[in-house]
Amino acid sequence: MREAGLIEKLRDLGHNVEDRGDLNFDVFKDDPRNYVLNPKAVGAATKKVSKAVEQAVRDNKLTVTLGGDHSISIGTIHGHARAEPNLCLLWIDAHADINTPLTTPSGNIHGTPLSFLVNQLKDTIPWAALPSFDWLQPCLNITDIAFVGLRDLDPGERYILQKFNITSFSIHEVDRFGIHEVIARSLEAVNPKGDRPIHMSFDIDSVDPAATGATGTPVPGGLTFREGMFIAEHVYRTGLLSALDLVEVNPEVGSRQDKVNTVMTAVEVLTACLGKKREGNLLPGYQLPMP
Ligand SMILES: NC(=[NH2+])NCCC[C@H](N)C(=O)O
Ligand SMILES: [Mn+2]
Repeated sequence: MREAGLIEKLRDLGHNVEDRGDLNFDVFKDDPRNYVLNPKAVGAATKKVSKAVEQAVRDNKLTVTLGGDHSISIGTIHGHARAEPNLCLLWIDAHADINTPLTTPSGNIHGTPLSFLVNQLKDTIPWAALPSFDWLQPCLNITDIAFVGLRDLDPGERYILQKFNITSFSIHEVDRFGIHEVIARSLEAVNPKGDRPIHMSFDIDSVDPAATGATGTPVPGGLTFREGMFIAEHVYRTGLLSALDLVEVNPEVGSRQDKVNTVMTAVEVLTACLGKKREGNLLPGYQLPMP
């Protein structure tokens, strides 16, 4: 995404962009599956992410985190919530990523991040068996989350969404109501007075694999590129976006064309979240050239 010119494009929009660079994550040799895969590595990595995002938000920055595995959102949301405890969350994804370590069929932590963060699921997490997450405090009420784009849920996830009556718009509702209605109702549910900072976690696999083949767990029948862009533009217009994750871009999978399309989609969504308009942006001070 950097190589595709993301930072220059954001600067062209008038943003004062500070690239805080990559975080370096340690690999742990002795990291056997313990309910989940790679608990030590992910626990340590997400702790670093949390600290970095907390600091960036405290420095008054709209904070963008690029990934990579969606488990990073354990850290981004935790860090954001430390600085902005009143945040609400838009989770744009094919998956709900709210498996608990005991419901995950795969063991992949990227399918579980929300279960670690949600107050109401605190007692379902085997914390004592996962000491690498001992730094983490659940920080989110389940009613503070709205899901958009869902189309691949595991049984435990379906149960959790139903039990807590979570705001969620699957791709079925997107087809039924249209994307404008869906995103407006999502915001109305989690941010009715428009006074809460928004965290948007945008998984590139929410968008159809036609445009996003370079991702680990593609699911057919996703949001169109245009629906993804509409979400981004609509959220920008609220003026409340405080932190943004753009995740699950993996240029190592798929064809060369998949890689190009996926990175392009990610960069377009990111720039739209930060003010690029498809109708065109008026440059400040623009004057018509005269003959
Ligand atoms: N962020 C993602 N791509 N998540 C995919 C999760 C897939 C599946 N539900 C699992 O828990 O393993
Ligand atoms: Mn995800």
